[in-house]
Amino acid sequence: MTDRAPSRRGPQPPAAAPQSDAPGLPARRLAATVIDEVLRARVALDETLDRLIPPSGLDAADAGLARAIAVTAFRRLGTIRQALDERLDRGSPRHSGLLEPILTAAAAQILFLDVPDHAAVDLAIRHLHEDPRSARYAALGNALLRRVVRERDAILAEAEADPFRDTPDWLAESWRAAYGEEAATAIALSHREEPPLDITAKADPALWAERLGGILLPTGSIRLRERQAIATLPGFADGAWWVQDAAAALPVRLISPAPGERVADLCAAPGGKTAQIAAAGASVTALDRSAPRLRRLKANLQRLGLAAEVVTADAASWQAEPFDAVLLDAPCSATGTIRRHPDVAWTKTEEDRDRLAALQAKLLDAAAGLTKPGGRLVYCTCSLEPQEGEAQIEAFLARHPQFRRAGASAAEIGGLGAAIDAKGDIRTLPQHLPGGTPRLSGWAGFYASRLIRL
Ligand SMILES: C[S@@+](CC[C@H](N)C(=O)[O-])C[C@H]1O[C@@H](n2cnc3c(N)ncnc32)[C@H](O)[C@@H]1O
Repeated sequence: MTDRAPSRRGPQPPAAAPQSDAPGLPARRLAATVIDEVLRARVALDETLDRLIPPSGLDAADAGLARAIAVTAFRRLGTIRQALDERLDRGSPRHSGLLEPILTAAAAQILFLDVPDHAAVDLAIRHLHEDPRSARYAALGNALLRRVVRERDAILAEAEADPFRDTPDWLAESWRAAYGEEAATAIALSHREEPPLDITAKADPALWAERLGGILLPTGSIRLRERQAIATLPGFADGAWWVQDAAAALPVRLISPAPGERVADLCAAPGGKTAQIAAAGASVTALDRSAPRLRRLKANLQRLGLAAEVVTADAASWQAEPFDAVLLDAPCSATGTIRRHPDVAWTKTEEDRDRLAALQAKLLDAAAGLTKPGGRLVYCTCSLEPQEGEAQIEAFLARHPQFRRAGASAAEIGGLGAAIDAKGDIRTLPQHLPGGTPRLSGWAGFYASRLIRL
């Protein structure tokens, strides 16, 4: 090698080892790549997995392992990062390629998954050797991961004693301010558990609960007892039901669409709420600005045998004859879905929340103009942040005196009065709806408010 100044991106990497064909390594390679992409590009974990798994050629078992490693890494990222950082005497090296995601994936396996320690460590070291920028850190990685194995009990005990270890500070502070210390702690702890799987039946939920061996929730959703391959369950191919978090099914209950009514669903894709409105017999216009997401909506409605007028447009500027009811399920930081999408905690920022809150205000103003006198406007977000919920509606009512709030009653949501706040809006928290075991408990954090145009 000739003498050259180090590149601006750091020292020149040594030659990487050729790719090994060790069993189990392809799943780890994919998991580390996914973790790296999600953190660097701040793209959704599910989308990244769906994009990268098919071309990887992994079989179902390896794809499942890659998914489990990546999801667990994000669910426990605070614990994993602290465990690694505290054991790196000189801090995390810069310009180290895939070092961080490879170590994160390995620590997720060692600390939280039922994987032999030697497989987690050895495959991570092979992977480090393959990556030109991290190969030089293979010995460091090896020593570090072996320490994590040895000190696992202490790491887990420390994490257990610190409910907010897997929650970024800005979110912990936001939840403390909005809900108090006890509720904020319960929110943070609920995110450590896998969420339940809920479905909405097109009709006759009691019958479908029985057929699927699920639990009929008071709100009418069905909670499945086991994790199962959805597409193989009775009723899926026939379009009898769709997957929808029980809390996400509440906003349409506030609309209570009647047969023959015209209802606009302004941020509709992928169509869970459109399907509820159509199943109630209303004539629904499903609008979204994302054409790819609307393709998913159309496919979902087709499977369910439900109809909607589908419009690709920006809801902020779309014009139409005013509707009997308008649903605005606005784009938001989605912090109410962290239990189902743990990457959200690490990819969304306060700046995102504020930018989205400004967009929500604009969309609400447009939705107001699409609601006819006497009509209902239901606004909802899957966010735990008051800026995207309670504060948004307070500001809207101040800007639009021709609207008044029509609070929800417990009877409208299966008697669950605890999910209705003092003003009559729906505010669900992830720790509501206890179900015996963590897997059968909780729902997404949602906010929904019903307004009437005078
Ligand atoms: C929370 S998701 C909607 C989920 C959907 N209502 C359901 O229940 O399946 C928000 C949606 O808003 C759409 N969106 C964001 N900005 C928009 C805009 N300016 N106009 C229309 N749709 C928009 C996004 O493409 C996304 O599909």
